[in-house]
Amino acid sequence: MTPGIRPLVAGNWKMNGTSASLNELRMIGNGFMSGLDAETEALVCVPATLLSHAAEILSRTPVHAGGEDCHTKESGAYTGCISAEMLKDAGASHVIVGHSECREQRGEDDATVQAKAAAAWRAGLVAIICIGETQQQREAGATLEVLSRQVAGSVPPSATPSNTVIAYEPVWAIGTGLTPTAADVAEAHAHIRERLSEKLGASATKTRILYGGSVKPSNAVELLGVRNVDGALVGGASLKAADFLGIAEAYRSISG
Ligand SMILES: O=C[C@H](O)COP(=O)(O)O
Repeated sequence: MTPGIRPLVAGNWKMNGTSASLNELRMIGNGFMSGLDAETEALVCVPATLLSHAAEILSRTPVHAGGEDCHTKESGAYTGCISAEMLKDAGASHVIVGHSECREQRGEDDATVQAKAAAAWRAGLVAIICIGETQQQREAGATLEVLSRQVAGSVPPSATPSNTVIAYEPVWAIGTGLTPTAADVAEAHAHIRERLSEKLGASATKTRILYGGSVKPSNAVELLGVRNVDGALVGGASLKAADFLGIAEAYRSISG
């Protein structure tokens, strides 16, 4: 946690979910209606096919709906792509950009990620910019260097705490059940905060830095209690309301 920053617990459904899954979303929304929102802000990023339904369901709750990726352009001949403006129109408040799955599977580089963050702002969305090292980079001792490079290349210089969230996701921890130690998370987040300070100045002290990678109710207290960890980006565990709410509950015990 960082004093003065309200944590954000964000889900990322990835390529999962049909209309039958919306009941889980209803339960997530209802869970936050019963007081969880006092401790945390919440967001669920869903496939574009579900976004307008999700936004409608969540509109009666404190939970936001978000997109999982966007194109850099507003419109045009980009078959199969979705612009930030389209996500906004469908009810999104946030969009994830630069997720490692997009970086790896679609060859996205830092410049593209930065352009996507700017596209998100253009549409009035908050950009959640993902960074993180691969297993190979970690084993080579290059973790901090990779994070420096990604902050330098992926984060627009005009980022502010209200238009940008950073998500640190070690690639090797995503969907594997593996997590870094609390000390490793602390080192990475402190490093990201320093690099953001160099780039953004004093506002970096208020910018949320989320941790993502195999967050579950059973490890949330340990991971989210680390200094400079201002919330979580949750993949698999966000598909089940009980797990997602269990992660958000962690903040009650951390702050209490
Ligand atoms: O965006 C979410 C992350 O990729 C984490 O996924 P995970 O919680 O399934 O490891």
